[in-house]
Amino acid sequence: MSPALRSYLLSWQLAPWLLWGQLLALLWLHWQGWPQAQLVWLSPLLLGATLWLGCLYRCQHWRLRALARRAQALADGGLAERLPVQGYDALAQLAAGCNALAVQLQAARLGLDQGRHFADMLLQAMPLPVFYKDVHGSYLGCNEAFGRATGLSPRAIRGRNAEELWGRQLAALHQQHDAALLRGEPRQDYPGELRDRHGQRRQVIFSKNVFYDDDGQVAGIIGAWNDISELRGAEERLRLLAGVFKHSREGIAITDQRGVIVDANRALCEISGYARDELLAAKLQQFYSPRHEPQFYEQIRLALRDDGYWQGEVWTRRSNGSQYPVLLSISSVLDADGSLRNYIAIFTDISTLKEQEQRLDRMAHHDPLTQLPNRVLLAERMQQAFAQARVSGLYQAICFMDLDGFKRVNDRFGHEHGDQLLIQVAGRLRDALRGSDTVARLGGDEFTLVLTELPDVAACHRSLQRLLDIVAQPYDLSGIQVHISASIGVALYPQDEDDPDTLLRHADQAMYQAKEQGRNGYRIFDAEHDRRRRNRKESQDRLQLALAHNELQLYYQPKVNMRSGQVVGAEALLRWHHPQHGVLAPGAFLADIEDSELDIPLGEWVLHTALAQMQHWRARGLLQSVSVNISAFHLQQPDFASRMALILQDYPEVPRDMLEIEVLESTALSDLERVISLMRECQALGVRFALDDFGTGYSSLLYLKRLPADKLKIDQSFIRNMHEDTDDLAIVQGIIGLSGAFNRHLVAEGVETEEHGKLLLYLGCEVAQGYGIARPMPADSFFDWVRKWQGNPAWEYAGRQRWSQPDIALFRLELAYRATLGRLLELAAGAGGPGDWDAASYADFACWYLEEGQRGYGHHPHYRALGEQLQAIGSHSFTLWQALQQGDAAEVAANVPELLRLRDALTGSVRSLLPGHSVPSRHNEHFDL
Ligand SMILES: Nc1nc2c(ncn2[C@@H]2O[C@H](COP(=O)(O)OP(=O)(O)OP(=O)(O)O)[C@@H](O)[C@H]2O)c(=O)[nH]1
Repeated sequence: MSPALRSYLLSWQLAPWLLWGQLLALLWLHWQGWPQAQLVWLSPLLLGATLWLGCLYRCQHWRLRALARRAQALADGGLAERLPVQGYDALAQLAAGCNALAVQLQAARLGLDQGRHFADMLLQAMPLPVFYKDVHGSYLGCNEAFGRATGLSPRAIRGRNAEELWGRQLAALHQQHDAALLRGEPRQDYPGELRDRHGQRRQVIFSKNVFYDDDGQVAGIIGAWNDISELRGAEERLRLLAGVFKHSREGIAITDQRGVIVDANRALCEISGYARDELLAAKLQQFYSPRHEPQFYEQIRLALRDDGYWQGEVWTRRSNGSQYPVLLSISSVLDADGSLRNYIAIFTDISTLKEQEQRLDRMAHHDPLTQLPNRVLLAERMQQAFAQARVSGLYQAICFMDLDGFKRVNDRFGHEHGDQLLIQVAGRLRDALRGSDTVARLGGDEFTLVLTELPDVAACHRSLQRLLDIVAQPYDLSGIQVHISASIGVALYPQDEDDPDTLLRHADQAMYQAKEQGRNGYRIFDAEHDRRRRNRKESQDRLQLALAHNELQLYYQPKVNMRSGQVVGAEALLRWHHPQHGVLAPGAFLADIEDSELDIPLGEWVLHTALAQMQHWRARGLLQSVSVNISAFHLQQPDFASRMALILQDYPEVPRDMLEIEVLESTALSDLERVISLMRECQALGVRFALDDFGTGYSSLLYLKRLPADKLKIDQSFIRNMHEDTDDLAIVQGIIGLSGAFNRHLVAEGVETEEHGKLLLYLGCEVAQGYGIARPMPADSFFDWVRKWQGNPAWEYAGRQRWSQPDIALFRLELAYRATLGRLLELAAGAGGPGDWDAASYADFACWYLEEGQRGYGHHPHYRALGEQLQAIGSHSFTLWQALQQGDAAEVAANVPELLRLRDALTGSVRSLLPGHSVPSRHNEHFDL
């Protein structure tokens, strides 16, 4: 029966057929003769049974249909659905069984879902890129790592094949291995190269295998790859490092934290002489050399501890015990957590380098012929020697030695013999010196010696003589006997400067002097003389600049006739407006240019300036004679007179005789004949001459007589002291006498006080210049000063009072007497011993008083008082003298005041005896204008 029919039969469509069947059955029964009555009651029975059966069927049918619907729901996945279980019949059991099956199916599905989820999670969580594809090579999916590596999503790859994704070449590789898998070969691992999401080539290892379906059939291929690019790089690097380690020419040792060698390369074995096995487990300390102090290694340890690195030159030991220098670099190797793991020590053998360095150093610092130090090393040694000398304070001599006549040896015996001689001289000098001394050869036949630690100059002399003697010993040059000497120039430190170059230069200069002095000797450089010479040169240069820069000016100091009060002229005096030192007087700078070429332009500048000034004054109505100072050097120039004539021509309005040239007395004496002829030439031009600073030279009367000077100027040193010093008084008196005898005008310089002027007038000198009249002043001030000058009445009066010879004698006696008394008072004040006093002048004055004094001044009212004062002074002086000898301080103290009073009283009495004492002064004793 077909299912459709069966279903139809089981459906409600069966009901009419059942009724028809029942009817036919009743008809048949009727036909057969069943009684009607039986048929009547049988009919309802049959109908009831039919209906009951129909209902029963219908009910069962419904349950079956419900079961079928639920079973279909189960089949459709509605595992949560449950069949109603009614009764205990087979259908109820079937429903219960279906429910149990659904529960199991639900549990199984849950398990399956969980498994799938887990597998998916696992796949996604895997760090390696994973993919899977079907047996035809179409990709089905991939994990996230795949996406990260390739930039492709699961959707992007789904349904695509290897060629589409990776290109033909890689696809071919994959297909080859996929085919193998599908043939049943086991898992495939193979290397390949693919491009990552950034297009970078990556080295990978593919791993693939098949996966199966539920039927156990191969469903596809699952694969993954491992990116080994970094690994390959690291491998490459490791290989490289291993190569470096192995082939390095530097010895390399790797140690553990305790310095125990855990690996060493071949180069270290070669450098150290140890076999590799000997090195392994040895400690780095094995290489330590006793040349270094333990502190040295401690420093290495500390540097490694603090900085993790140390590098330096170290002496190490070979296996045979020999020592050699290496450049050692040690570095700490740390773990990721920063803890010390290893040390790497790299040994570079620098022994050859050092030897070369030494050779080069030797070549750079030594003379190749004699092996003596050369200039470079000499400079170093000199610096060291200076440093020592500064500390010790001892002398050191820098000597420059040059052989005498060495060229002859070369010329006569040949260059080679000359070389031999130089080598032998070098050897002798080296042997002759002490360890701290140095002998160097700077070239040719010149040697430089540094003699250190000389206690004094005498020791230097001795050493030099010894060296000369040693060099002078005969030489044997391959059988030829040669004698030679040397000349030495010496610069001595600390007498000289401490600059090596300067000392060498000085020694060189001194050596040339030694040569000039006849050779085979030595000469010590006179540093002081040289300093003076250089200072002088500097000053000259500076003064020349001053001349060019108009820093010089002439000041004018008036000369006056004290008696008449008339201004008789002026002396032009040089002033330098120094930018740093202010206004300088000639004494501060002229000495430096004395006898130098600069004397001439300077002297001519003075002449021009003075003449121009005279011309200017003349135009303003002031006619003054001006004297200028001309140096000896300038004066003695052959063309002085002709130049003078030319200069005078420039100032035609100035009367020639208004110009006076002051010549130093000493200059005039140095070449008298020449100076005389020159003065005459100039006098022919109209110029006059004055002998300056007269009295300070050694003029003989003959010279004075012959020199055509118009005027003598008494040197101010005599004027300054003539009131105290009887000798100076005598000189002034003598010069005044000479000027009269030789008919020369006279000017006294240095008149500082009114008393100076008065005394000069009493003695017979009327013209003077000095601060007591006026200081030197600029030209404009001089002009004003002349207009205002009115003279000094005290001098005008004194000018009328000439002292006679007895007056002067009395004045001198009094000076001597005051000096003797002054000496006694000094002794009383504690200066010198009592035996130092000589009272001869007391006796001289006493004699004078009784004889000449009585004759010349006996009539004078103060004469008698003078006698009493002399007596009292004598008596007090004697008492004081005795007290001094006895050490009676009280007596000394009692007599001194009285003696002072008596001394002043005596001076007053003497002055009152002399002419001119009574005129009061108008000026102070010291007066500066
Ligand atoms: N044999 C030799 N001669 C040298 C060397 N260097 C320089 N000379 C010569 O040494 C000589 C040195 O010259 P001088 O010092 O002027 O000669 P000198 O005869 O000693 O003259 P004085 O020093 O004035 O006595 C020159 O002839 C150089 O050619 C050298 O290395 N070997």
